[in-house]
Amino acid sequence: MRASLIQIAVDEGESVNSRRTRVSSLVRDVASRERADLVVLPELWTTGAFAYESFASEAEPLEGPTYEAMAKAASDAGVWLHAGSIPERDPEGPLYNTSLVFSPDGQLAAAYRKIHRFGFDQGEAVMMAAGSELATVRTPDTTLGLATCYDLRFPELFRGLVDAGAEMFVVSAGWPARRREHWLLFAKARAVEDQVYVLACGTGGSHAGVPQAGHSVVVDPWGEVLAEAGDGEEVLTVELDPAKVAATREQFPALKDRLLGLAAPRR
Ligand SMILES: O=C(O)CCC(=O)C(=O)O
Repeated sequence: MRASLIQIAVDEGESVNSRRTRVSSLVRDVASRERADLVVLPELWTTGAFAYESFASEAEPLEGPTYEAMAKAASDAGVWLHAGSIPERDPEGPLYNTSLVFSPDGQLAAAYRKIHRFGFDQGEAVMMAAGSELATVRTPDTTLGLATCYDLRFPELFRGLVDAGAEMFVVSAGWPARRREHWLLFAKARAVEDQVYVLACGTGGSHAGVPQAGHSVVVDPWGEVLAEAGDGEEVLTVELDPAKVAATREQFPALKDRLLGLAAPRR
């Protein structure tokens, strides 16, 4: 199975519409040139994850222009497409940071509303509502478990995905450069502790005055980094062996030793 991560640089000189058109072409080109089965895009690449003031103005209904463009790109290219996330405006009113995954015939396979919102008392944390449901996608090769950016800091979410059968975590992000080491550390930690592949696709460049971490990364279930991007716009392609997940879990069966419901310490 081949996967290509497209680390988009969100340049404020490019309009959202132009970027949508450019990224649609990129998905088609990359899928065919790299012979990819799965293409992955970053979080909120239409606006930039730190362009808070654009969230409301660029918010779209679930089946809005980005959905349409990405569904078409997936079916034109005949590829599984994790199309990153959009600022979604729910008909009831709230905004969500929603990732979209399409199957190779352009059908929506999953919509995942980011559970852990970033910003503490500002930005996304106050402007968007939190999702509450884990999301997995069964493909002919494997089961993908979905997560978005700040979610990466919360291992219990990923254990939930493992319990739901995930063998590859796809993390779509717009992580800042200032905490790049955390990003790389968490990507490796989640791969090792859950014995899965981690495909973590972030943004490059800089937007809203926030330099982006770039360094999209693919880690195998043993914790080996298979590929890592630099700071700018870049495509990473990796060959993945879905059977390696079961093989790793058999060779080193630590997941079987999980103890759930540990008692609280006695006072
Ligand atoms: O956790 C972090 O350091 C960054 C998270 C983030 O930028 C996000 O979720 O948008």
